[in-house]
Amino acid sequence: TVPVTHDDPFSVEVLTDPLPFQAALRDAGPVVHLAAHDVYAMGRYAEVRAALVDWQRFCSSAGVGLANFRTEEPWRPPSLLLEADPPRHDAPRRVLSAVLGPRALRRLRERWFAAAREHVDALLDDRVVELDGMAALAAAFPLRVFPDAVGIPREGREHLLPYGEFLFNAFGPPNALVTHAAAAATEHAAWVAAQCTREVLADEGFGADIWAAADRGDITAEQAPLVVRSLLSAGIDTTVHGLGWLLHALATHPDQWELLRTDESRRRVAFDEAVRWGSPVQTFFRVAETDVPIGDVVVPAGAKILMYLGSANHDPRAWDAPERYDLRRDPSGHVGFGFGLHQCVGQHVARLESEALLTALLERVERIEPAGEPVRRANNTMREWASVPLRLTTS
Ligand code: HEM
Ligand SMILES: O=C(O)c1ccc(C2CC2)cc1
Repeated sequence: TVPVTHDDPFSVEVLTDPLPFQAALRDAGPVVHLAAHDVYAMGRYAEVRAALVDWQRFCSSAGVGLANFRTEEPWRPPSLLLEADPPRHDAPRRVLSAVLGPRALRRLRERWFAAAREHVDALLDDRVVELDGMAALAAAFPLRVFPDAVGIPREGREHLLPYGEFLFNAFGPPNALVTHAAAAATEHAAWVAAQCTREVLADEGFGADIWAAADRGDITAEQAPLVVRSLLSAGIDTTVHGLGWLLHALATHPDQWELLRTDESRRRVAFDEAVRWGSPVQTFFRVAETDVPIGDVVVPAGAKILMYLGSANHDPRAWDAPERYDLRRDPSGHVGFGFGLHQCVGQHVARLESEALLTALLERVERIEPAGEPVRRANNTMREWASVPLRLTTS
């Protein structure tokens, strides 16, 4: 019979410190029934990765949050990528893959490296500087470069982070994190939708490229705004909190910071190891298309399955000393960007933002240390820091 737990992974206690729950989930078995939400949860790397690549039996079109779109109205029109299965998923994915591909990133590399250098220089106006790494770096830098890369107007960009915060909460249960922000979310979502129309988007940028794909007939004109919305939904809060985990990791592991300063080859893994270690996107769901046998349990067709990405990234069956932020390990294979068909289409954009910021910091900063306790913010899906106080000593 399937092990059952009555603990709630979406309680504020677990959201704030999820590691003990994750360990108990992994130990209880390959799949565990979460009585609190009547879903089947997987916490081990092998089962999570197998579910991510098996898009036929574990489908996304019924929603990748707790809500089942077959029985409940989605709070926003479903994404044509995240909340779609083949064949509907295919063309939007092909288009966004090309728009965010190597040619686009080559163009952005020089611009983002210069922006990062300018951003860091402006902050380091003294030999020793204390700042909140989240506000001054992890959030400020993506907001400085990514909306312009999409080509949305400057006006109203303060809607972006609260929209993302709500979006990631809305993948979870309708708890206070969702109900307390639902009214404001309507306004944030309306503003985001208004930025996806052809007329407001700049002539150059990811948005214009998506509309050009519609003009070529690669996607329809009805699909284009939703594909732009995917960028504004997935492209900001995720990178903000991935960078938050990178800064927290480097400040609390001075030996790893020193390694980065002396061994340039380690820079490539720094962000991916932070995404594994912090797993900003903690959980996503699927719906079983048929009865799916997992271990000696059969998950019934129609059931929601919780894939605990953060737990899989800390599974000792897959990682040596998973609790350690270790730049000597090879983090490839981590599921922090998902895996398989829906694997993050923007991961190279996120990596480029991180490389630009990290390079600028390494050029100017000799030492990075905590300047106080970091503060967690509870979110149903995103594991995030509200603040990461840092002391930067310039070289
Ligand atoms: C640290 C930063 C990021 C993290 C941790 C992250 C994480 C993820 C994960 C876990 C998925 C898989 C979802 C699933 O399997 O249901 C995903 C998909 C996706 N991501 Fe990212 N992401 C990041 C940055 C970005 C950026 C910068 C963009 C856009 C430029 C982006 C756009 C997308 C889109 C559109 C999808 C859906 C892909 C599909 O369903 O085919 N992400 N991301
Ligand atoms: O297409 C979307 O709207 C979308 C929203 C959120 C994500 C999370 C996984 C990063 C991905 C895609």
